[in-house]
Amino acid sequence: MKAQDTQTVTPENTHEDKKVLMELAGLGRSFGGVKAVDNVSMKLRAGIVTTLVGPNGAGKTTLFNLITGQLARDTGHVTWLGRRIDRIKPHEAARLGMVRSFQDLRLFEKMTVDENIMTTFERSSLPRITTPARRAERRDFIDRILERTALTDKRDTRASDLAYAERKFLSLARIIAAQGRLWLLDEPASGLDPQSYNRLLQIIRDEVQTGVTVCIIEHNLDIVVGISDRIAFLDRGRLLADDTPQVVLNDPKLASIYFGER
Ligand SMILES: Nc1ncnc2c1ncn2[C@@H]1O[C@H](COP(=O)(O)OP(=O)(O)OP(=O)(O)O)[C@@H](O)[C@H]1O
Repeated sequence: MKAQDTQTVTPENTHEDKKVLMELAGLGRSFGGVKAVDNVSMKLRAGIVTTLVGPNGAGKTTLFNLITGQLARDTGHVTWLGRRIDRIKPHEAARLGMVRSFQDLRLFEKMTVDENIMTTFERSSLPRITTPARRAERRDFIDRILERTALTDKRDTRASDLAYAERKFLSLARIIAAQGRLWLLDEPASGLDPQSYNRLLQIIRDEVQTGVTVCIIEHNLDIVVGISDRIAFLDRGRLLADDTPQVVLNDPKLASIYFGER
């Protein structure tokens, strides 16, 4: 792995001054004889972007599934703002403010772009809109999301008729609409052209500015370098590093694992 830019390690960029939003303690999950996630402990701090990297099959998606309750944990626990959240279900995780994307996007294919975004409000814990003024406010909010994701002209298009990049941005638009505190994004940039992924990075940076915490599974090292405050490196279910980009990207041992040279 080669860092394209470097940063100086200072007490500030160890991020220990930031509040811990979520802590994973000894998380584990096996499938048959395979330890997909093996005793992973780490902290996600408020307003920090952590990218989760590692070879195929390292356990990245499984870790997301353990966090949000899509999968039951064999071992370990998670705390959210200092409170333990055991046996959590996906809808409960969403209610707490964890929002996630999936590699297969999970859009409502027959619904329009607008409707796909609206379902986020119906399914979330956000307050029901009852007054015309609040309805107008929400409309403005959606218009702004459509603008940021470059979907304004597609608002009445069915999800199934969108181009690949537009589908990825619709998934992101739904995440913005959910107004969560933690974004868990599973390869949001895969298959995007440079202009699209620059837009994606800008959206993430803007959200982080407002205090959102982000954890991204990513294979594209340009994106990893462009967005990460921290990088967590998983291999065969084990967390081998959780550190600044400078430290992780310049570690020759991790590079040889990442590029399959071990
Ligand atoms: N539902 C499942 N049943 C059986 N094995 C599974 C299941 N889900 C994941 N695994 C196995 O667990 C390991 C970790 O898989 P996971 O998808 O979490 O890795 P990943 O790092 O996200 O990989 P990729 O980068 O290829 O998406 C792999 O060996 C995978 O085959």
